[in-house]
Amino acid sequence: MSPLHAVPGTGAAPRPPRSGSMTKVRVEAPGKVNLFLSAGAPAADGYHPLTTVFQAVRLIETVTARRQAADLHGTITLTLDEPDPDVPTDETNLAVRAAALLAETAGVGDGVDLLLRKRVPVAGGMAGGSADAAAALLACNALWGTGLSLTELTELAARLGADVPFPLLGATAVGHGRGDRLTPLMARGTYHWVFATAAEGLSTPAVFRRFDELAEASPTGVAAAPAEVPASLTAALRDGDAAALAAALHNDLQAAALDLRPQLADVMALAESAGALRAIVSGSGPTIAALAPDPAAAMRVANALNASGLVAEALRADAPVAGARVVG
Ligand SMILES: C[C@@](CO)(OP(=O)(O)O)[C@H](O)COP(=O)(O)OP(=O)(O)OC[C@H]1O[C@@H](n2ccc(N)nc2=O)[C@H](O)[C@@H]1O
Ligand SMILES: Nc1ncnc2c1ncn2[C@@H]1O[C@H](COP(=O)(O)OP(=O)(O)O)[C@@H](O)[C@H]1O
Repeated sequence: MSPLHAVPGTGAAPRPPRSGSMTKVRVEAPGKVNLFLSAGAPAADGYHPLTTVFQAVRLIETVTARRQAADLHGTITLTLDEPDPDVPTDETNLAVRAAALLAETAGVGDGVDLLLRKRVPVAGGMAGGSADAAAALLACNALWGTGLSLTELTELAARLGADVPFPLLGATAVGHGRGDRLTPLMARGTYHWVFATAAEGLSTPAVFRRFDELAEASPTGVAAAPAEVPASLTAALRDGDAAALAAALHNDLQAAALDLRPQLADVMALAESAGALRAIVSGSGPTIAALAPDPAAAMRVANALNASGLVAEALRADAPVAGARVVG
């Protein structure tokens, strides 16, 4: 494991004392929607170079980290407040992996009991597991008094997954590389989203694979490098113009997600006919993200989707919201 280097003056969080005396730390972290996603041809490691614009949405994961009873000392446990067969509670849970990586990196022998409250749809292309990992990093850093800076935590986050650094930052940001190299983007106003979830998730690697297959079969193939963020999108965000943002939304993974799940096209059409400015696939899907012009329209879109029987659930959420933060 490579050593961590703090970059002076870049988001360094105040370092709590090494001998942290807190018994419990609660952290909230947001899910995301990709306002723009362009993918290039996969590199030798299988990862696709991306240009993506993330926006943090008010679907909030909560991780509570508790100091452990002495007899369990050194283990990392995870409990869900509402058990869910689709979310593992063993060492494969991304929040457990995050705590283990921090412990290993900082040389901490302490364990932790993590309690997870999920509000982001599971396997929905909204980075719920990544938000849990980001929250666990922040919570354990405070509980254990390991004192890593935000920059150091972001570096650990990128090792856990391409989507894990963003929930630490929150708001609106451009991602390059695997989507993990972030630059904040200026955004005015509040955007009113409706997220239509599916009963069954889609696997991110499977969607990227189908993206490759579709690209190979197309006459133009796939561009080696991803496209840059269009000026129309950055201008819409700068102006707080939801209609202009709707027109600029783009997701290269959408065709692959629709190919794997054709019925998502019906969900998109219904959202738009019920008053959404535009509906797109969120990230790798299968969640459909519908952008509404105002809260009343968002309510109408959510009601129409919920009444349709086409979706598991339609959730309203505004955006952008802040990144992971300690709340208690
Ligand atoms: C597609 C996106 C869009 O934001 O997220 P979701 O919509 O699934 O949440 C991300 O790129 C997903 O990020 P994340 O889910 O953290 O990906 P990782 O765990 O790092 O990688 C899972 C797998 O996705 C594929 N992958 C991921 C990122 C990337 N730039 N190129 C890829 O090809 C690879 O097959 C990789 O093995
Ligand atoms: N903390 C977690 N929350 C949800 N899923 C998790 C978590 N840790 C691991 N997983 C596994 O990762 C898969 C994708 O998780 P998730 O982050 O919800 O979706 P996506 O990658 O589409 O944004 C899940 O199907 C689940 O098996």
